[in-house]
Amino acid sequence: MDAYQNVGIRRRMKRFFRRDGRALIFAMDHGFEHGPTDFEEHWEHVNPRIIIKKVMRAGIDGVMMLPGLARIAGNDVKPDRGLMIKLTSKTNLRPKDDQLLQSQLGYVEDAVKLGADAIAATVYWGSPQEDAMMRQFAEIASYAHDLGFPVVQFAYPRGPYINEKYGKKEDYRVVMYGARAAVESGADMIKTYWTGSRETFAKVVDAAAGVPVLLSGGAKTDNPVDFLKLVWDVIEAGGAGAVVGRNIFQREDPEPFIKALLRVVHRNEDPEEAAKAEGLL
Ligand SMILES: O=C(COP(=O)(O)O)[C@@H](O)[C@H](O)[C@H](O)COP(=O)(O)O
Repeated sequence: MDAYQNVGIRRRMKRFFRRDGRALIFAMDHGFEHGPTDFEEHWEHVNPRIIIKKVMRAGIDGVMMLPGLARIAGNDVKPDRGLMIKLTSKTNLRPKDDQLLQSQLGYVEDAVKLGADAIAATVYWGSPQEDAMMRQFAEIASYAHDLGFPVVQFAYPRGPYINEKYGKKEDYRVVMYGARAAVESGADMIKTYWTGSRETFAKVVDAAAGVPVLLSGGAKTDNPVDFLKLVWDVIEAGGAGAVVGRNIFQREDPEPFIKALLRVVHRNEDPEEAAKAEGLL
């Protein structure tokens, strides 16, 4: 017989991933990690309850937030969608060098109390503070797994040595390394950077050895179809979907855009066709 925890982990994974094994998740930790200026383009979206209602209506599969925001808007995440609570973060207000560390700002118990379906933490692989984040992740993952919660690692290569050795943090060799390190440290889902091509992203997916790899959205593209094409490439490369923030909340009307993204992620629709079907073209 299965251990109780394994049943819990599998059931909770299904709140994010549909039968096709893919998910589109809305990210809203920007008020903390980047600052509220990220919302200035469409200021009403600084209110988590307003944007969460919109993403729910559009049919998003899950939402990722920090604990305090989940206290305000976690209840607006429908019970059949995934709620991912992230327990580590940093502000952009810290001295630059200290921004290579994500600190713990909440505990597994907090996520459980908030009704989380998955628990997330970041590791900046290659950072001078890598050791602290590895330990933090190990503690969170071990306890969360004991309680039957899947654990998500935001596996981001970052730091001076990465730049020196690979030139940029999006080099597929180092993104692949981070994804593999996430797997070997016990992650059940991985969120990471785009590597620039389907071929290289497919290698990241291979290195993850069956653990689902989600794209970390990145800055808003002016043309919505460009972002749909990026997500299409992720899917074609074997990626499991995307965790998207700015490309959603920095658009005036995020609902048709999310619906088009869902067409690409779950129906393998061509990005231009998906955009046309939702009135974006
Ligand atoms: O990982 C994050 C920040 O990464 P960053 O330090 O900006 O590279 C999160 O704040 C976001 O949740 C993540 O980037 C997804 O949001 P978008 O990138 O799609 O806005």
